Amino acid sequence: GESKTKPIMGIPSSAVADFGGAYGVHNWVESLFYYIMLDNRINYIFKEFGNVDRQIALNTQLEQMVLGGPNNYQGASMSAAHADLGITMTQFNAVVEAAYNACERNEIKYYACNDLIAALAPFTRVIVTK
Ligand code: HEM
Repeated sequence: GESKTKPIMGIPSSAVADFGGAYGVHNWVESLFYYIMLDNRINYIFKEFGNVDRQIALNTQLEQMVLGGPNNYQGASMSAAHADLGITMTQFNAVVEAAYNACERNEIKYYACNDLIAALAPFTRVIVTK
């Protein structure tokens, strides 16, 4: 069978490569924010409280880490970053939709996209506070 990364259950060791390496992860994050900012259900939250350039850089680090790549993450914890935003499950799911759209745009294989969604899923309970 496939070999798994050490610390992350269920994530294959090929996960970063499946995204096209570090560069591919960065391109995916750029597309993610493109789709987020097109979505009127959530874009106003990012316009008011976010900083897209900073978030693209930090998300590139975070997503590489959860895919089993190097841990260069320099941002806040997911609970600290989102605690005051009152994010609902509906808003969270809108970001997940943007994530799948970004995968499609970058021709990431569906199984590889699911690896990333699964790797980020454990953050749901600290991000969704409303
Ligand atoms: C698994 C899903 C998510 C991940 C991995 C994620 C990741 C991140 C990261 C890495 C940061 C930067 C932290 C820092 O500045 O140090 C951040 C900040 C932020 N996130 Fe998320 N996020 C997620 C879901 C959401 C959702 C659903 C929303 C809103 C609908 C959201 C809105 C924001 C905003 C507005 C900030 C900026 C907060 C600030 O600078 O004070 N995030 N997120």
